[in-house]
Amino acid sequence: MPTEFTTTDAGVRRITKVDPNEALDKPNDPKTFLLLSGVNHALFGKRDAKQYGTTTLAQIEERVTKLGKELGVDIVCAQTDYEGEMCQLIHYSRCLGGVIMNPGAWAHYSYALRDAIDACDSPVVEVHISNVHAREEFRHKSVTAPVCAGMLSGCGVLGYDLGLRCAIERRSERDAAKKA
Ligand SMILES: O=C1C[C@@](O)(C(=O)O)C[C@@H](O)[C@@H]1O
Repeated sequence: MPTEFTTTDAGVRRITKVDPNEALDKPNDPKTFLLLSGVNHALFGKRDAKQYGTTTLAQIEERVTKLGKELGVDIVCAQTDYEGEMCQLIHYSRCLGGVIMNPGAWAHYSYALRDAIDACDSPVVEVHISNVHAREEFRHKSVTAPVCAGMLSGCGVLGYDLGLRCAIERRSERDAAKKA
């Protein structure tokens, strides 16, 4: 089954079902970036406002989609509460320009996600809304950040904008290095 998409009234394009193997045959689309949200992130706006503010995930997706337009790239969004599906979405991103990823709690312990990122050629930028270093000790470590192209934490939802800018930059650096 090919990867399936839907577009919301607000113009946000979302993956509703992923075929992780599709990226192996598909030509790379360097102008499309994946905004990938992890476990419990559908609750942003209703969850721990002190740490995460009141912006909903739908609003974050709209914001990044709009910024993508301004910067000349397309954004496709996905959110999952399942670790295996998160890894499959990373596999799929091999045919895209790069990824802005908030892995949520998986950042702190998922070696499966780390390996998926490591196996992915496209730049993945890790974003955390809260400052994970100012919180409980188990959040201080990210096992995924060392294989990411960059990591942002504590910038609030602005971190997603910066993450997109960083992913675009890293992608063009990578392409230039490949040409040289
Ligand atoms: O789910 C989340 C959200 C988070 O990734 C953030 O955006 O600040 C930080 C994680 O520790 C937490 O599990």
